[in-house]
Amino acid sequence: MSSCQHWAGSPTKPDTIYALSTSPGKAGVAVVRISGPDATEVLSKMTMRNAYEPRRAYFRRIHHPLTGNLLDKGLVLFFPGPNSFTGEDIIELQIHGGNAVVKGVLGALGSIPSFRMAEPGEFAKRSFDNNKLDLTELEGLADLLNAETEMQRKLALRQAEGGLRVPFESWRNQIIHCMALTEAVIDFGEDENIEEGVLMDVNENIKQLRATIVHHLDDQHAGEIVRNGLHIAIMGPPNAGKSSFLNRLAKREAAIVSDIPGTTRDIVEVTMDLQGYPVIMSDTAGLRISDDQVEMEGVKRAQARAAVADIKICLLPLPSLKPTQDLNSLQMDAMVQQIIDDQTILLLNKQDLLLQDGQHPNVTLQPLFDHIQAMTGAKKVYAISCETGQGIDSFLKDLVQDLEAKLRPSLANPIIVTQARHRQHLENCVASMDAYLQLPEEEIVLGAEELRQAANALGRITGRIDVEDILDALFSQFCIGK
Ligand SMILES: Nc1nc2c(ncn2[C@@H]2O[C@H](COP(=O)(O)OP(=O)(O)OP(=O)(O)O)[C@@H](O)[C@H]2O)c(=O)[nH]1
Ligand SMILES: [K+]
Ligand SMILES: [Mg+2]
Repeated sequence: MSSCQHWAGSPTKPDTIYALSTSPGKAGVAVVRISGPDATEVLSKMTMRNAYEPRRAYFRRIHHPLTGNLLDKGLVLFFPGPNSFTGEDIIELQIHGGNAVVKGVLGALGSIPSFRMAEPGEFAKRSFDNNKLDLTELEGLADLLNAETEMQRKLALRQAEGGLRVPFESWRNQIIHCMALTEAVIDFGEDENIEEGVLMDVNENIKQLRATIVHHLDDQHAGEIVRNGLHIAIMGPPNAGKSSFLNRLAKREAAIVSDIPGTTRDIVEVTMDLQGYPVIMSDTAGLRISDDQVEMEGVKRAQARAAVADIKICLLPLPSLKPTQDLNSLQMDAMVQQIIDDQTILLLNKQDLLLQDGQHPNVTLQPLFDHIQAMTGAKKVYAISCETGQGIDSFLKDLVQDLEAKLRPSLANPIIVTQARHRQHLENCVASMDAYLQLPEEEIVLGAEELRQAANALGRITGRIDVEDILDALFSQFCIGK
C-alpha cells in the first residue's frame, strides 16, 4: 500500500471535494460526486484500474482507496476538466443507495488527507470560479432545483442555459466599447487619429441600448411573478366564507372554518399551482372593529397583506346583500369598502342559500352585480358557493385567462428579468446612461465615468463585479452535492 504522502494537500493545490449528490435515505441508486485534482487518482485506487475514457460508464468493483477493502459494485464515470461541470476533473460513482453503502464510500473518501466533504453549493461555486457559469446561470440552476411548477421550470432552465448571460454581457461589452472610444477622445482629443463623429456614434449607441433595456424592464414583472409566485389575498367581512374558499382551492382543510365570526386571526398561506403559475393564496381575518385585541391585530395583518398583494379577492356573503330588495338601500361596511379597488375581484358567496330559499330561484343577479361594481369600483363580480362549488371554476378560468393575457407577452420574450436584483441593476444602468446622455460634450470625462458605472451595473448582474455577498447568499441555497 502506498503511503498517504501521495494524497497530501498543498497550499497551491485546491482540495478535492466529494459529496452525495442524490438525496440521503434508502434508494435504488446513490450518486457520489468527486471534483478536484486528485479525483482521477482516487478512481484508479478505488477500482484498481486506469485508462478511463471520458463520459463513459464502467461497471466496477469499488474498493477503499487506502485499505483496499471492497465497498460496493457500481457504475463509475470520468468527466475530465475543463469540460466538466466544475471545470475540474470529476468522478461520479453510482453506487447502491443503502445507508451503510453510502456511509462506507463517503467515509473512505474522507480518510484521504487532501479530500474533504463539499460545502453546500461548492460544486456550483467551483463552476463559477472556473468561469463555467456566470451568476445568472447559477441563479437559474438554483431556481431549477427549486422549481415547483411548469412555468418556473421553463423560466429557470432558460436562465440556467445562459438566457440572461448572453444578452447582458453583450450589452455590457457595447457600453465598454463606447467607454473606450470616449476615453480615446479624452486622451487624444479630436485630432487626426480619431475618426470624426465618434462621440455622435457613441451617443447613438447608448440611446439605442437604453431603449432596449427600458423595453425589457417594462414587463409587468412577469419573470418575478413566475419565479416568486403570484400573491393573492382573500379578504372580506367575518363569516363571508374566506377560509372555506381557501380550503376549496387548496383541496384540504388548511384553515379553520366555523360559523363563529372572527375565527381566522393569523394569515393562512397556501401555495398552489394554477395551470403552471405558482400562486400564494392568503386567507385573512374578517374585517371588522372588535374589542378583542387579538382579533384587531388579525385585522391589521389582513390590511397589510392586502396592500402588498398582486391580486385582491373580496368575499361578501351574497344573502346579506338582499339581492331582491331595492338596490339603492344597499349598505356596505366602510372597512370592507375601503379595501376594494379597481384591481379587486368581488366574489359574492353562499349563492346556494339564495337558491335554497325557494323564494326567488330565478332571480337574476345582474342588476346586483352592476350596482355593486359601480358602488365599489371593483374589477369584476362573480356569484359563487363554497358549499356546492358553484361558480368557482368559471372564476378560476377567468383568473388564469387574465394572468395569461398579462404575462404571456413578457414570458415569450427570451430576455426576462426574474429577480429584483436584476431589475435594480438594470435600472441603475439606465440611470447612468441617462446621466451620460444629459451631459454636454465638454463634460466628456464625467461622461466616461457614467458609462463605466453603466457597464458595472450590468457586470454586477452577471457576477463580473462585486459578487462575494451575492455568492454567499446564493450558494447557501444549494444543497450539498450541487
Ligand atoms: N351555505 C353556505 N355556507 C357557507 C358557504 N361558505 C361558507 N359557509 C359557511 O359560513 C360559515 C363561515 O365560514 P368561514 O369560512 O369560517 O368564514 P370566514 O370568512 O373565514 O370567517 P372569519 O374567519 O371568521 O372571518 C361557516 O359555517 C361555513 O360553513 C357557502 O357557500 N354556502
Ligand atoms: K368564521
Ligand atoms: Mg376565516
